[in-house]
Amino acid sequence: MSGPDFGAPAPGSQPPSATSAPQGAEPSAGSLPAYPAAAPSDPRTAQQALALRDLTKTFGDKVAVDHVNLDVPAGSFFGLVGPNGAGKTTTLSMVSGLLVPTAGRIFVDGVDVWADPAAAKARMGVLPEGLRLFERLSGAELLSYLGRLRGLPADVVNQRATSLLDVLDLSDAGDKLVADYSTGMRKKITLAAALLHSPPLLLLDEPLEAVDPVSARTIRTVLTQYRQAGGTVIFSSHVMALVEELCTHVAVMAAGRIVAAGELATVRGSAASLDDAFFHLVGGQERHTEGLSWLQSR
Ligand SMILES: Nc1ncnc2c1ncn2[C@@H]1O[C@H](COP(=O)(O)OP(=O)(O)OP(=O)(O)O)[C@@H](O)[C@H]1O
Repeated sequence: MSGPDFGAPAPGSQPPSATSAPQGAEPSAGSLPAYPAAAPSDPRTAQQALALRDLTKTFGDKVAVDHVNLDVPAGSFFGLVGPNGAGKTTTLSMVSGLLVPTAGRIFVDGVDVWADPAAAKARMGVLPEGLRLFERLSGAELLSYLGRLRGLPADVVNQRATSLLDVLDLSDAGDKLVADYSTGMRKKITLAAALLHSPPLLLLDEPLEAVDPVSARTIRTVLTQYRQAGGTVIFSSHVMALVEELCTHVAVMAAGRIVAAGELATVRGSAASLDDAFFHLVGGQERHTEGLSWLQSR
């Protein structure tokens, strides 16, 4: 198996540093650390792969993302977690340029996403929720098209596409139409497209959902290698064990707000696991299941 060529280290890559992310959040529960109240750092420095400032999105009366401030250190593996409907996808969609913010600013590698979208998008690879692909292209054609669209020379695209298809176990499906791909295969070909131009930042919405365990292991290795080469990975997930395994940093969202963010160990605090910390931070409650007693009546 040949490894993907991630090219030169990402511009502005730095070792992870403490994440400051001031926010008027509710106090954290129990023995967990209080949410950091540091002053916002300069969003244009090279130390921040991503900086959000007062980022807000409303849909009618619904405030999906509520004045979010967040700094993602360059070189970090950053997990974005939160209950269903917390605002993770809405946040990532605004960062990737798919959704117009109602208010606030977003800086990728110091570039204002909505002031200079082309420059910002050149710095990102995106695996969005609700994948929309060119269904009538084969996987290989899709990568070739997207690589050329990114301005890469044809021979570089071909070489990288071949490596990525091989590593992600899609070589045999390279000539198959994307329309005929399974859910997991679609996720993998989109991840390949996100990696193709070796961007300094990867934004991945639930990257391992629907991916088989062998491919999931490969993707974890690829992402770890990418980060070791200087890249920054931001991904949303509901799988706390995965976040604990991979992430250097984590942000917990609830009801459109960041309720905790920072280095993984700091956010976990004295809780036994990130899962326990998450439960307390988002005000989780055990559900009473007596009403389902009919399930045992057979
Ligand atoms: N296009 C839309 N129109 C109206 N409301 C929306 C729209 N998109 C998202 N929302 C609402 O915004 C809130 C945040 O949704 P979002 O998809 O960002 O949450 P999430 O944290 O990604 O959830 P999940 O973990 O379930 O994927 C939800 O209440 C959702 O119903």
